[in-house]
Amino acid sequence: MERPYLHIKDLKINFHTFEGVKTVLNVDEIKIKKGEAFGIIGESGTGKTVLALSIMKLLEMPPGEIESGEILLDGDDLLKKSIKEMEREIRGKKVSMIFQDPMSTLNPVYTIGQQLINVIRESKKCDKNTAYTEAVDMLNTVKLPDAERAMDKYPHELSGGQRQRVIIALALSCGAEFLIADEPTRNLDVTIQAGILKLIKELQTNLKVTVLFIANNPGLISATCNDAAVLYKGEIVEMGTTKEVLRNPQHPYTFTLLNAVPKDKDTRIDLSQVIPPDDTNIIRGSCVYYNRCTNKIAKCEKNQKLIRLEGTHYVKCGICNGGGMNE
Ligand SMILES: Nc1ncnc2c1ncn2[C@@H]1O[C@H](COP(=O)(O)OP(=O)(O)OP(=O)(O)O)[C@@H](O)[C@H]1O
Repeated sequence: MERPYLHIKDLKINFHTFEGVKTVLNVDEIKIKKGEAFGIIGESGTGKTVLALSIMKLLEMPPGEIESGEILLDGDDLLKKSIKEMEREIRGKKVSMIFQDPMSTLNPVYTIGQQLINVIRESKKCDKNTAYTEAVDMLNTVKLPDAERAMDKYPHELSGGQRQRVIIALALSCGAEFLIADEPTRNLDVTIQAGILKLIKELQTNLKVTVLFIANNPGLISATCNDAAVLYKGEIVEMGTTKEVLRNPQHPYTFTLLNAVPKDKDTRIDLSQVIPPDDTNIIRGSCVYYNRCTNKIAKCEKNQKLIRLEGTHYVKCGICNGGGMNE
């Protein structure tokens, strides 16, 4: 069987807070094949960004702490790498991250061209003219209108969607083969959002870029990702092909999440409008969704394992795992 490009195993991450140690991520397994797009969905605070930052080794430690696990990129455990090795070999080289706010990545005092040329010259060790031509090509690849003129513009002179395209161009310019997109369309209006989603899909299909796409709204991953996982309180509660998870959801949390999807893809899901939030610590050893689940049965008091239902469809639920939804 083909080795996954990204293979996360038994990853447990804690934060040391004034209230004590809080586990924010407890992921059994995620496998992403090379050139595929994998979506992570979940409401706010479920650990999506912590997961992305841990792959880049950008989590602040302390207060963060990796209790256990492996993050294998092409077979190489990133958690065993030093920060220097991450900077030299991985970040912005093999893996690039696109954040919600492109302005946090772009330097406001340099033109788009200067920023792209610097990145290309550093990664390819080429002369300025070659880097210029490549920068314009890259802006055309990400379909930035009027690429040559955009080279002389400063980030504030571009729209939000254009800036996000520049970020993607920067990521690809240094040869990244794996993009982590953390809600890249947040704060963009619906039509601009659709353009960015289409671009990410094209990069994955045409350039075989591997993508980890993080979204609050499941509607955003349906057209972009092959596979998807639903994260709740740091745990994967359902996983499979995007079709299996979104069209045939089995976990009660996935049901609730999908029923709460607003019509506008740019509106964030607020589940507290549908079911009361669970701010309590989970009951020790119970299913992670126990406090909020309206279908729970006796066996849900025990910790649940991610069980394969059929094909590639996995679920972590006492009811689905032999109990029956209405029992
Ligand atoms: N530096 C920190 N110290 C303590 N707790 C933290 C820290 N950073 C994140 N957390 C906690 O980790 C949990 C997961 O946060 P994370 O930002 O990954 O959520 P998210 O799913 O990305 O949310 P959103 O959709 O709002 O971006 C939250 O409970 C958050 O409060």
